[in-house]
Amino acid sequence: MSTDIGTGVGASVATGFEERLRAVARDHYHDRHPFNVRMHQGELTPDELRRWILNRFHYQRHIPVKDALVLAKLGTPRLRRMWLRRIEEHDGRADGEGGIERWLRLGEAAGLDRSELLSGERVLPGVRLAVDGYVNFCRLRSPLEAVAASLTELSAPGIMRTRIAAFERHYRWIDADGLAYFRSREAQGRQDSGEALGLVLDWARTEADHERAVAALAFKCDVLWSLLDAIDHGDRKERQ
Ligand SMILES: O=C(O)c1cc(C(=O)O)c2c(n1)C(=O)C(=O)c1cc(C(=O)O)[nH]c1-2
Repeated sequence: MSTDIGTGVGASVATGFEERLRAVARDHYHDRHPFNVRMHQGELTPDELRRWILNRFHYQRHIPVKDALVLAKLGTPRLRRMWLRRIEEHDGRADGEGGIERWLRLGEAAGLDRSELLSGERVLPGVRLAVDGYVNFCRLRSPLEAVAASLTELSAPGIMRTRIAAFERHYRWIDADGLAYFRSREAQGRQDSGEALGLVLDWARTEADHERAVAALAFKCDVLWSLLDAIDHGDRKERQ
């Protein structure tokens, strides 16, 4: 497998494969998780929403770390530039910019101190394990598997729209400016997943490649699901 963008020869056998990828990203996505269902129906308490924001920050801040590991596996300037854009979207080009900053502002809009988010002290053990699992998967596996794992983002624009509508309707105590992260992710998720899908369809030439890519995407769905399981379960200390 070359990690350059190829001629698209693989595309001739890709249709069934692409449908399989799209089916996994749709049917196993975390929009169906009970915690997200409750979020979208407006049933979360302020404490539950703050717990989600705080723990999801642990995921957000590790996305550029995993993307740097993926970038290091890519063999051409063109591919590295493509992946570098992802890191810049999260980290920004200067202090005070980028997705991580926008997530910190979401936390502040919900009444969390940025120092509390940045300390990471209250991150739940299950969330740490899920995030470690994803970062290490991308560290250790092939470029095909690492890029295929990001294809959960095929479903991300949809969940962003649902989430923005839910926040505007049910959680008005969070200032609308705090939703900037979700608004920016709708277009970014579409671009990210479009590029990643092109690479996966191009690189996966054999049945074995197809199986590995589908398994990688299923694993990533499990990561997002486990993360929400941990958040849904909550903090031992909170329940004592
Ligand atoms: O809030 C969400 O539901 C959600 C889901 C996903 C996803 O589907 O993997 C990502 C994000 N958000 C996100 O904000 C993000 O930056 C992101 C990067 C990636 C990735 O795997 O590279 N997924 C996601």
